[in-house]
Amino acid sequence: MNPIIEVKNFTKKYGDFIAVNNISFEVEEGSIFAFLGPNGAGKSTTINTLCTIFEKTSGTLLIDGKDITEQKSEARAAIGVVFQESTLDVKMTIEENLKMHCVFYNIPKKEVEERIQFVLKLVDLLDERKKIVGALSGGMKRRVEIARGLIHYPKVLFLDEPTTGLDPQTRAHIWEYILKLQKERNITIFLTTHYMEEAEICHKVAIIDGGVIVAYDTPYALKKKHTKDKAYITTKEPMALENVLSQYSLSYIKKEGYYRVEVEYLEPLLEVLSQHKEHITNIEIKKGTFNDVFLEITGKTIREEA
Ligand SMILES: Nc1ncnc2c1ncn2[C@@H]1O[C@H](COP(=O)(O)OP(=O)(O)OP(=O)(O)O)[C@@H](O)[C@H]1O
Repeated sequence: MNPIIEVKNFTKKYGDFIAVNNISFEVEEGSIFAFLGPNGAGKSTTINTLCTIFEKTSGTLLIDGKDITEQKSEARAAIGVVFQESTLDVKMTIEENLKMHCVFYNIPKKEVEERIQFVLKLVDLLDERKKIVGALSGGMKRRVEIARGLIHYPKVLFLDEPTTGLDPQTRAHIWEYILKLQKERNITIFLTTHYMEEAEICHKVAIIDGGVIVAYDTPYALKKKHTKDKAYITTKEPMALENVLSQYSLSYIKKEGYYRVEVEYLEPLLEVLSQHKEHITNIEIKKGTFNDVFLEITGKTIREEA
């Protein structure tokens, strides 16, 4: 696979303060990459530098092989950005907003109509093009932002918390478009999110904390490494259950009314329990979550609903 984003030994200082400290990572072309971290970790600093908005202090940052400092305009041409705060002109129609963006990107006049049709089709807004942006729902506005971010046909789309503040159904729709872009158009998606279930469906995740990358892997590998599955067992014969668990070296925590057993692999535990089911009145299994991963790695929970 081909890395489309390459960050090598990137450092960013604000005065004497080191906000990002010598980080390196790559994003594969055509993948969905999640960049996570608690507040103040260095996410915005890294993204704004990659998007050529901030100047780096040191290191090498390449987008589609273009150095973001030496070849700023080529790097810019390869990226689309959707910020958390809407930057649409609410008094104009969808179409007018898109046309204005075509002017910013010097898109030849004869290509404008074709591009507007293409991007609005991607986010299912072709029939709404004449509507005033101010009258649209939050989810529709986000779709217009995504369409606008794509109008110059970038290879990488940066999405800063694309679904924050949207209701679950609209969030699911936005994800349909994100997956469509990645699958059908091979566009690389670089996103930040504080919804852990969204991070979980990305191909790769990097977690930044205190200006350094503290984890970088697939969600599956991170969950495997950093979480345990839990079984909550209820019994009417505590002594017998404790004996069984001890016999198989399964450590447990006795709680009021139930026992909690944490295991790396569920299968051996289930095997043991099935052999001794006469001692068990109820069992509930909880798989490790990506929230557990984040907590284990950073010691913090990612902030809840905005
Ligand atoms: N212009 C600035 N001058 C000085 N310090 C800054 C500046 N911008 C950011 N910082 C500091 O750099 C660190 C990283 O900030 P950054 O905004 O990159 O974090 P973040 O991970 O995006 O956080 P959040 O999730 O809160 O947006 C923080 O300690 C922040 O206070």
